[in-house]
Amino acid sequence: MNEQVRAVLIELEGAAVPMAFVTGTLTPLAQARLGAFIAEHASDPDVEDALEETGRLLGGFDLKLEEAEALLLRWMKQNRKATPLKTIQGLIWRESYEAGSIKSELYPDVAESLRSWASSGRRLFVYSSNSRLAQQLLLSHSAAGDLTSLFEEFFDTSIGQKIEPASYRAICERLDLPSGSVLALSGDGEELDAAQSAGLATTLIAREGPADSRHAVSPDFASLNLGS
Ligand SMILES: CSCCC(=O)C(=O)COP(=O)(O)O
Ligand SMILES: [Mg+2]
Repeated sequence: MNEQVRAVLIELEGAAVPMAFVTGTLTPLAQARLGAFIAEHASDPDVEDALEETGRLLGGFDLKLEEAEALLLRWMKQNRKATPLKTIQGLIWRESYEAGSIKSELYPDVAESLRSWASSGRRLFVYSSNSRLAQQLLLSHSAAGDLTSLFEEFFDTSIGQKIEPASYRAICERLDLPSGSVLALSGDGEELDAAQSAGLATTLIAREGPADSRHAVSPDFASLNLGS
């Protein structure tokens, strides 16, 4: 492992968050609540902006609420990482986190690994397709406690998509760090290809078992050796 790792950029779903929590809890909750939520909050500025952006992404349409709902539901089924969809999902999840009706799930090694990396002086960042709000909610409502203070910044798709090298270049500029000193951890090889093209060090977190990859592979966070 690279001995110069000064920062670690983690994703959530796949590397830190089990898919089962996403497919069993988060996605069904967003699907079930979407229609009522946008009807109740259509004139809230963040929801209004997200609905306008949804119409723009479709090609500049002024969508009726039912049309927006149908489109956002379709994007959820297709697992589209569209920024306005992620914004609305985050707002829906906030209701349930704040009501105490859901708690987030992380893989068991995640919290301890993050704390140990932070205490060894590594700077920690999230880069996820989830909105910044959704990331912070997830990391503050885990059974392992509130982990948000371990992170310096939370990047979402407003900086670009995770499969685009330009997104990682923009992140490294924001961190003011040479790209080679930033280690990107993801469960998705295509995202790591983009990170590697931008010069970052990469490791595939293979939670589902041994994986054949162009990248270094680790079964979890705990087995990573970040060097001295
Ligand atoms: C908190 S995981 C929810 C899954 C999700 O909506 C997503 O966009 C994937 O997040 P990732 O961190 O893998 O980009
Ligand atoms: Mg992922």
